Amino acid sequence: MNQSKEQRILNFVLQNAVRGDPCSVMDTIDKYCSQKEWAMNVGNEKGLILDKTVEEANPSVALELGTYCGYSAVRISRLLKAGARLLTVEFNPEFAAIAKQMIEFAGVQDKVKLLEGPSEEIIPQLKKKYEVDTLDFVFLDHWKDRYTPDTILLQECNLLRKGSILLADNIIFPGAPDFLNYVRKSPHFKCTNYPSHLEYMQVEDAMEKAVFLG
Ligand SMILES: CNc1ncnc2c1ncn2[C@@H]1O[C@H](/C=C/CNC(=O)c2cc(-c3ccc(F)cc3)cc(O)c2O)[C@@H](O)[C@H]1O
Ligand SMILES: [Mg+2]
Repeated sequence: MNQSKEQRILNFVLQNAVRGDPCSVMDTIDKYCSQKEWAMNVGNEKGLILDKTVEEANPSVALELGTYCGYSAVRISRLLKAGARLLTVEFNPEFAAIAKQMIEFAGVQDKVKLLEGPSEEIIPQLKKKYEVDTLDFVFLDHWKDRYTPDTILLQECNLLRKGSILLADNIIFPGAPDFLNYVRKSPHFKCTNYPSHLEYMQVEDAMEKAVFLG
């Protein structure tokens, strides 16, 4: 049975990247996806905005919604301080299996916990089952129409604190118009827009940072 694109990306990393070197894994994925097969990794241009926002947050506990192949999980976790952790949520078992191998190859498995299942089920379990108090940083990169309901759910579950930083990918393309409306109109968020480009393309895109004000 022929391989999936995601399996081909993982194989290319296993054969060409340096084991235990997160930057090498990121660069190898970016090389494959810009030269051979496009894939929806956040990529290196928006990845730099992600890096800066993670460094600003300096999180003890970070959450990612939509692991996919694990590119941004590797990208985020490589910046985490000792003892800090990233919880990343993925409901597609095939993608979760790929991401698990990607995370282990990069050597960041001790900082990353991959939670398999839908975000709407996992978010309400974070406090009791995953011993989360509040989240310092959240990266939203899953289905675009789920950004808003999950942001509301995070608040309802008391998982945000004054200063929690949300960063959302794909604000322009494919777009998350209801999320943009929601956070920009809400008195509980201070928003900043970061214009950029769609991964591996010359198409406009942007990221939106939304800091929870309590
Ligand atoms: C809803 N709850 C959920 N809980 C857990 N995992 C979830 C999930 N929703 C989606 N997922 C997973 O996240 C991932 C989905 C990401 C959705 N992302 C996009 O659609 C996307 C799409 C593009 C894109 C851009 C241009 C274009 F022509 C076509 C696509 C670019 C991006 O950067 C994107 O992030 C998958 O791995 C999916 O299985
Ligand atoms: Mg994206």
